[in-house]
Amino acid sequence: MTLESLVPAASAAAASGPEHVTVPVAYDGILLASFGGPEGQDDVIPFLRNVTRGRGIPDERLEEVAHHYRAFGGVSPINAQNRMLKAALEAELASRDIDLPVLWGNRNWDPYLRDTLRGAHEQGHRSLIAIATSAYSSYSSCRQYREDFAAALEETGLAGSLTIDKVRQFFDHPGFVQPFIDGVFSALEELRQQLPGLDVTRDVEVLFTTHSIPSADAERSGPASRGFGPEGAYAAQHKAVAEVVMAAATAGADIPWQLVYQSRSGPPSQPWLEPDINDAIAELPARGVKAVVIVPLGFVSDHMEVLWDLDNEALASCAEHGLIGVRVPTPGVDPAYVSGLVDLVLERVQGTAVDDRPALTALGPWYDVCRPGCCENVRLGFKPAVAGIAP
Ligand SMILES: CC1=C(CCC(=O)O)c2cc3nc(cc4[nH]c(cc5[nH]c(cc1n2)c(C)c5CCC(=O)O)c(CCC(=O)O)c4C)C(CCC(=O)O)=C3C
Ligand SMILES: [Fe+2]
Repeated sequence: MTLESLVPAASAAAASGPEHVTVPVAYDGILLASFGGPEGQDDVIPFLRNVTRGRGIPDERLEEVAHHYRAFGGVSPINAQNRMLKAALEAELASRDIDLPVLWGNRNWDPYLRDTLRGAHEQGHRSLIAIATSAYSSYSSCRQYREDFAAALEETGLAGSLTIDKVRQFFDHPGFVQPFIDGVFSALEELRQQLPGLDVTRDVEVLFTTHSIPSADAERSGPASRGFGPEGAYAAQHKAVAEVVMAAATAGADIPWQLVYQSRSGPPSQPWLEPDINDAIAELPARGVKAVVIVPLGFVSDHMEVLWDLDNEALASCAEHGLIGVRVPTPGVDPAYVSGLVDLVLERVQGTAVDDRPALTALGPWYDVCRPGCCENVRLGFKPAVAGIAP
């Protein structure tokens, strides 16, 4: 496929544009945008200062949250994951004859978004389509990326000469969901082999886990015309995807499951989404549960939250309560996920009609252009953002 035949369009996020962009757009590069993480002990505190910028948290407090990174030699797994994802995307694009380079930039660590954008513009890029490594709607997983794109364009003086659009939140895209279906299926097989006579409808509980967020952020996740209830689009999207995974992976067996949360931070006085995964695990033995399948539904790859908060803490909670625990893999560079991300770019390059876009839940396909008020943060206040309609 060649991209030359396509008309160069103005930014798909044109101020009054529709929520789905169904005209072809001649993007000239893919921006793989991620969180970033430290790569050695000396990086840890500067990285945490970046993450918590503007919130006035003293270094002594940061050292307290640094211990996960310290235990891994100061190295987050996230950058290695993104290097692998970039290479996998490049291979997938090449195999489909799609001539779009993948440029990687992070919000909180090198390579920083601003440097990636500066380099992209110097190389002649003018119109990028971003893939953020984050599947759901919330301030941290959607709007903060869009704000940081706007800030990086402003900082580099490139606002107006480089546009950044963003693929839709992909929580219910088959490429993202399939690895979880495969993972739950395999985990149940593994438990059946490990525990002969296991009755999965009685002895097993599936815990879908995601990053907790402040309840105030959850309530304001998704578009301003919300209607998703007090936990917002964030929880609604996770629950809808969990239902799809259960239906597909269990062949109709009625296995109990719930959505739980992990990695809470912030002051105890501030309400965050609950229950915490460890509290949920502690309740299970009283109900006769023997084994737990932990599904990291909120994570696209093996972040520190997966390696520490799940593989270390949550599996230890299982052991403490006499439960067998199995953790399902994250999508990582699963071929279904990688090819799904390329499909998400192509639907924008081709201007695919909404009805032809794959979505496994009734909530999708999600918006290409964020609605006014989408995923606002009431604590941090209004900041300009790309790829959305201003209020
Ligand atoms: C929803 C969500 C995602 C998923 C979406 C996405 O992927 O973007 C995510 C990802 C990540 N969060 C990460 C790390 C951190 N998050 C922090 C703080 C926070 N995260 C929050 C939410 C989320 N975070 C929130 C509401 C806060 C409190 C700040 C506030 O009050 O607004 C802090 C500060 C220390 C602390 O507070 O614990 C750190 C170090 C890493 C890197 C991990 C690695 O190195 O592998 C990744 C991928
Ligand atoms: Fe976080």
